[in-house]
Amino acid sequence: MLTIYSDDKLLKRKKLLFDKAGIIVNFTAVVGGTYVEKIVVQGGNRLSGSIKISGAKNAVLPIIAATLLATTPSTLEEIPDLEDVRTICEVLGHLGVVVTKNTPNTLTIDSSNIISCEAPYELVRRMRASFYVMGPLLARENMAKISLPGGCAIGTRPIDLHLKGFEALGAEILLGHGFIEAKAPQGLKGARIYLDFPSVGATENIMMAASMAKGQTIIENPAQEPEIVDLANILNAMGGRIRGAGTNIIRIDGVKELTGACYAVIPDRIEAGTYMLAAAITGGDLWLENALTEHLKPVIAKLREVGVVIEEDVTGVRVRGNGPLKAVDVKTLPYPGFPTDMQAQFMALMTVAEGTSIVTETVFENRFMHVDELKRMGASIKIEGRSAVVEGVKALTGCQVKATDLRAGAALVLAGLAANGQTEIGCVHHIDRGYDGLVEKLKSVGASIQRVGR
Ligand SMILES: CC(=O)N[C@H]1[C@@H](OP(=O)(O)OP(=O)(O)OC[C@H]2O[C@@H](n3ccc(=O)[nH]c3=O)[C@H](O)[C@@H]2O)O[C@H](CO)[C@@H](O)[C@@H]1O
Ligand SMILES: C=C(OP(=O)(O)O)C(=O)O
Repeated sequence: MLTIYSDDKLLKRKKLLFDKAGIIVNFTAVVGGTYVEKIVVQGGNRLSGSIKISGAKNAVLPIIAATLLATTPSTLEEIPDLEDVRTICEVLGHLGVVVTKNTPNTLTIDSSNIISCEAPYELVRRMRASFYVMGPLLARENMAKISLPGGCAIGTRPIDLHLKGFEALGAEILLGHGFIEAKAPQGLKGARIYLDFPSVGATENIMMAASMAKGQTIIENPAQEPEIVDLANILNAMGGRIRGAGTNIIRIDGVKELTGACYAVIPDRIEAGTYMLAAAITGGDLWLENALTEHLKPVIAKLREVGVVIEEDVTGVRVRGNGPLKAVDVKTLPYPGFPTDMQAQFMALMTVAEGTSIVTETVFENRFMHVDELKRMGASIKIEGRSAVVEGVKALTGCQVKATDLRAGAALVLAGLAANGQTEIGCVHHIDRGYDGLVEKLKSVGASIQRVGR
């Protein structure tokens, strides 16, 4: 049966939850659980101007979870306006934490009074990163009960490495009725933990748990992403003792108590990378203020191979399209390799490059959902195992497509910017999870783009 919620009714439901957390949200119309909003792009405009890069989604989510460890309030700056940020705040609100939005980009989070250690299915289902509260809850309250996150469009995404880490720290793990319960009545104890794969989430969850464990924890083969370093930095600012984040071995000396800190989140390298590709695909000229080129090395290297001109600066990066785009191969890898979160967008660029490129995905087993949508726009792509063989075409043609996940959505926006005619992208709630003001930012540099259906 089709259920149509009015904006009003939804706003009321959502406001109730958010009043508890003390933050304000807006919410959009839903038809039978599917958002009816669309992003409509008229292709062909050359983009030019300046875009400011927001704080990083993948840094801010674990950082917000980390504030659960502090007995006094934390103030976080450079908070991007994202649905995922609202969701993690809602999870914290559910645990009794008071989240206050001071300015559009600043939050104060007071975790002095935790009233629950349980994250329900409704919240974890919406965003896998809700699972990040398990490490801090275990460390601070010696227990946590979190709904199993389940798979998603880009893969099965197990959490075995998180759980292996918690067990090594002395937690007992119970699975049942769709929940994971972890208990450490005697508290956590430092341990040596080797990760079979440098999982970002497992590294972060274990770091948070270990920050208040008794003794030293060593994480071998951890993820080395900039977001890991950002999390270690705030934990250290809260009184933690973490060394080696960003390298292949992290040492954590547990402390008895952590207190609130004031911290500014790093700029979003994936948002920056996406706008770099927007400049490239439209033959445009964009200045991306705030982008940290240090975090963008693999994307910059690949774009230079494609023939795009890139000028790096300490305050940002300038990206200029420079004639035809050359097809190049790309393979995703954990940092400092080419990010899987840029794979779909890069594939969109390759659909209009001269020649054939091979795009190989090694991080997730099923991150090619955008391929069929790009093909609807006239792209020539064949999937062969973990690779996509992309033969560049002269032009894409606008049509109706749907965002199957966050980065797939961004890829379709990029394709739409370059396509002949109009592209209508549905399921934009995926894009809202991770792009702060995408439509407004692109419009400000000359894109013909709008959101309809609000
Ligand atoms: C909120 C956030 O930061 N999300 C990012 C994070 O996701 P996330 O932290 O979920 O990604 P992981 O690094 O954990 O996953 C990488 C691979 O490891 C596998 N795995 C992971 C954990 C585990 O316990 N067992 C296991 O097998 C996953 O299925 C996947 O194939 O890193 C990914 C890889 O850079 C990015 O695409 C996501 O944008
Ligand atoms: C896959 C992503 O995010 P998440 O891990 O939150 O699903 C992403 O940011 O591209």
